[in-house]
Amino acid sequence: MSNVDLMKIQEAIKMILDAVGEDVNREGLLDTPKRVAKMYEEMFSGIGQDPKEFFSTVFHEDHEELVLVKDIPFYSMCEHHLVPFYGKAHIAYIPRDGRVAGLSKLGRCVESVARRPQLQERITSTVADSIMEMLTPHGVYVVIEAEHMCMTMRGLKKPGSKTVTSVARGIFETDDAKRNEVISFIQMS
Ligand SMILES: Nc1nc2c(ncn2[C@@H]2O[C@H](COP(=O)(O)OP(=O)(O)OP(=O)(O)O)[C@@H](O)[C@H]2O)c(=O)[nH]1
Ligand SMILES: [Zn+2]
Repeated sequence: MSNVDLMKIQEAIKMILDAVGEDVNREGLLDTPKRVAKMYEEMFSGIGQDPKEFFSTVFHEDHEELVLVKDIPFYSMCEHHLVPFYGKAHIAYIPRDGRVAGLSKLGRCVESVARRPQLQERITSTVADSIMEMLTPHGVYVVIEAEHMCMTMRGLKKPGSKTVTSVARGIFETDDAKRNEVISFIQMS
């Protein structure tokens, strides 16, 4: 069940439109507060979710080598300006004791963490730490590349600039060759 107060968002959006000098009663804007409320309900649906819960079920498979799911698209909202930042997440881990996650759960974890007011660094570390805690793998390496609308459509105005963040846990913290293996797979088309 959603915790989002749709009526409150509608009121707030009406106030913002009014405050920027719009006529809230003109035809094109009549349903806008309702639409924005529904949109926020979707975009902030991760609030209150525990991203670790996607890993509460594990499979047992005798694979203690690299697993990489790359190019997972995500959309999030910059917590400073409430405008989108979006890009791709790449998640690598090396299972231990046969504890592997369903592949889709990696993407579900990213989506849950992204759908709340966020920082790119925090998405990266939260995903890595959730996997570390729940799967206790040999290591996790998460790389996220994103474009921040707050740096492209306003402020600095540098369209095309990309921010890359990475978090290494476990074996990836010390093993350069393992990190480089992941990076070369990420770069492969
Ligand atoms: N570290 C980090 N910073 C972010 C992220 N998203 C946006 N920011 C930055 O957050 C900062 C907020 O800076 P402030 O000086 O408080 O806000 P501002 O005056 O609107 O900043 P400008 O964007 O420089 O105009 C800006 O430098 C943004 O680029 C993120 O995911 N991680
Ligand atoms: Zn921002």
